[in-house]
Amino acid sequence: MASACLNCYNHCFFPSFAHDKCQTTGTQLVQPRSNIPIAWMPRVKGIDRSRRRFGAKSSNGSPLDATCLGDGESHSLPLHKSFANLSEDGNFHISESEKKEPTISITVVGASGDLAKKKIFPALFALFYEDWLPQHFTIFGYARSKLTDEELRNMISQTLTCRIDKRENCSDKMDQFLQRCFFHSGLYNSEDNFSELDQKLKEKEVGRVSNRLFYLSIPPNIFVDAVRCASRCASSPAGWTRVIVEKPFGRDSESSGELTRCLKQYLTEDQIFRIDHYLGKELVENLSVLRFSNLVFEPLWSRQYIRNVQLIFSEDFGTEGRGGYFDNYGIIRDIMQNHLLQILALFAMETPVSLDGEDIRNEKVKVLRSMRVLQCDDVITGQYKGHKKGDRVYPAYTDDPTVPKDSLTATFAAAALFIDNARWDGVPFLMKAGKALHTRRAEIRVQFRHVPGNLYKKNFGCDLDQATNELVIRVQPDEAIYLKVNNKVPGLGMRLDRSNLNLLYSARYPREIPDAYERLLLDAIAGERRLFIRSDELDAAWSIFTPVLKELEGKKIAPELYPYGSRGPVGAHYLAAKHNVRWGDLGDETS
Ligand SMILES: NC(=O)C1=CN([C@@H]2O[C@H](COP(=O)(O)OP(=O)(O)OC[C@H]3O[C@@H](n4cnc5c(N)ncnc54)[C@H](OP(=O)(O)O)[C@@H]3O)[C@@H](O)[C@H]2O)C=CC1
Ligand SMILES: O=C1O[C@H](COP(=O)(O)O)[C@@H](O)[C@H](O)[C@H]1O
Repeated sequence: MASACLNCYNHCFFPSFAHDKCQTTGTQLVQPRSNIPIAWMPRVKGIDRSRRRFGAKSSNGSPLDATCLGDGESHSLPLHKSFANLSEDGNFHISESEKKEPTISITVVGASGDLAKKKIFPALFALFYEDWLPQHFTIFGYARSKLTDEELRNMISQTLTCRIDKRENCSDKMDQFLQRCFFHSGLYNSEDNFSELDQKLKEKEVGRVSNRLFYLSIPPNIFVDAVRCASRCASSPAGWTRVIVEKPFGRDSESSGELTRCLKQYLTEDQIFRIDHYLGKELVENLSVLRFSNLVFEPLWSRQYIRNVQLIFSEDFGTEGRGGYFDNYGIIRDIMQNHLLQILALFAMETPVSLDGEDIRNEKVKVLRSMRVLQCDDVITGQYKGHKKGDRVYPAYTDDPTVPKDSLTATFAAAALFIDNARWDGVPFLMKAGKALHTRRAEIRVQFRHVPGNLYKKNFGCDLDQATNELVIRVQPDEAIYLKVNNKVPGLGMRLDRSNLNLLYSARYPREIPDAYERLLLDAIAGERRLFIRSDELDAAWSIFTPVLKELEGKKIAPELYPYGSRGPVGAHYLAAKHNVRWGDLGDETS
């Protein structure tokens, strides 16, 4: 049954895959064929906190439920004392009372890959360094590559220090961390290989109640195989089992629905953590705080005062090294349908009943379901072309050897979206996303309406647009929130200019901002689902974009070419003008 379903899923992703039949059992949890049960435990809500030795919390402030139930020692005691139990043969020996302390095993599936090296292992190390991980934990890398534990450690140690390297005791901490990292080589579709992994996990878990987290950092066509094998053969026997799934979650409504259906043959929705790393970014997290904890913003947050909202993503590099993946998806699927749309939903949602993950996701899904299906004439697409600047030659998208020479895949897109509800009726939400542009940036721009009957109209000169307020939430780089206000230029005359009330994070909070993956991993460990995508959110998100994607692809609409390193195609300006909008990032000297 599993492979039939997988074939169907592959068929949706890669039409060249043959599939005979696709049997599914709906969305109910299916008992695996093997005798090993799918074990999972919902988030432990009423856990006795007085028994916690280690007060780590999820990013929502709730305690980690993978922490040990111990003797009430404080956080300041050594967290990694269990190393004392490590004997020379690498095995742990622990007493009966220590066996009652739970442990967590984190398996990075696809450990030899780019994302694992670049983001996941460094994030795990940062959490370890900052004492956010539970006391007892083990990390396994799993991939087909034949690596020893030592080779995995060498490989990940190259990128481990990206955020922490200037900090105290970094190399000691790194050694301690690496001692907790192991590798198992296996195929993604082999239940035998996952059973071997299970044995190794059990050895490290030494009889403790173990919770298990699998991070699927692998190409999407093997998600379901890996989930089947992990669920059947390496689920935790007594603790919870959770799976973090990386995007892409399908490439349209149908393939996404199929992926969800296949995953739910082996996992419950509660076990699936669909990651959108933009939700883990500091300023995206702060959106709700800004809105709901300050009186000054929320009353203005509607069509009454806001003219338009702009969600802008740009990168100053191309698809270098990822052209093979990217060509099958394009920028609308890669950035807009997920990262920018998630930000939009958080930006536009009503006040949730509480900060509980389900309450927030309920509000987000309402926004998504109120959105108009995107129309083709509200989208423009672009693709970067090569060009030469001085001695430097910048490649075209189609120069990538993994991209077909005649590819029509968009590396840039701009779109106008609308939320047909009482709060946002008629307000354009403009999105712009592109690769190989002149700068790297992600930001939210909120342009407010004109002040009615403005007494100072004549002091602004002829450009009244320049006189409106604009709130900018710069997600990256140089995190900042600034508000453009009209101000009197000091002096005897009455000249006004537009200045910024500027909250620049590096000045106000001179500390490193954790990487998004750190927050998300911590939340997955804590069972906090607020920053992960629920399946109904995903369905609603795909419903907005699927028709236009089909139309663009069906009609083979050619993207407008723009030079590598430029500001993108001019079509983006026409689209904005059609909705009476001027992109705020043009000519903003703060940006
Ligand atoms: N890289 C990034 O910046 C981002 C990646 N993602 C997503 O994260 C996931 C992992 O990305 P990334 O690390 O770049 O992926 P990789 O292409 O590096 O693949 C990860 C590992 O999967 C195995 N693998 C690769 N191709 C195949 C294949 N055709 N069949 C079986 N195994 C294969 C390889 O391990 P081995 O051969 O050792 O088994 C590889 O090391 C993907 O879903 C991607 O879309 C999401 C956001 C950003
Ligand atoms: O998901 C993705 O995100 C990255 C950009 O992430 P950032 O945190 O570096 O801004 C993007 O490069 C990639 O194409 C996309 O798949």
